[in-house]
Amino acid sequence: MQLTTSLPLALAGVRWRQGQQITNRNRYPDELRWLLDRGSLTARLKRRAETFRVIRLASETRSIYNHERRIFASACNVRVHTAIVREVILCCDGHAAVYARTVIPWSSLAGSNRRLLTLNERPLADVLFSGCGVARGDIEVAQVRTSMPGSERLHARRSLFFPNQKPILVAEFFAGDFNFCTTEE
Ligand SMILES: C=C(O[C@@H]1C=C(C(=O)O)C=C[C@H]1O)C(=O)O
Repeated sequence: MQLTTSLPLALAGVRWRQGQQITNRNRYPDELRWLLDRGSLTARLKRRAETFRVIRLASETRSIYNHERRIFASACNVRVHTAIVREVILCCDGHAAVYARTVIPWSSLAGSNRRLLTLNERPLADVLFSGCGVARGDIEVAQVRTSMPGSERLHARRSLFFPNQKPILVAEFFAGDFNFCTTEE
């Protein structure tokens, strides 16, 4: 089974930190306003862009990374080795703004959660933030290298969501030229 990503990111050794435990908030104030926001990222991107589009890169069964296995084990006591991996690019006005990777354990696909398999180019936020909303776990943050040697690090965050009380893991990686300074709100 493939242990891989279609995203231009080096995901193997990412070290995630609890967002709430960041003590020095002066270092990345604009970035942290995006990283720690618990609302819909899709909705926020749509507000600032004229056009918004999801490009689906992958939606298939894959082995998942150790840091992903660990969060399912520690936060939900669920053992996951292979899962459905959905990878997308969120594009604003024709530019890649955010890369997103969602890990969906097979055991989380009961009932209406099966619609997660047929999202295609519709945003996952349509499921997670519509109606009465879905529970969300703590946000973790990291800096992640792109897959080119010596290249920059991207700001990233991840959290578990619990549609129908079943865990899925959503990680979002902001493009290197993403404009965190915003006046849209
Ligand atoms: C979780 C959200 O959904 C976004 C949409 C995604 C998708 O379509 O696969 C993936 C991650 C998020 O960036 C959100 O909008 O906050």
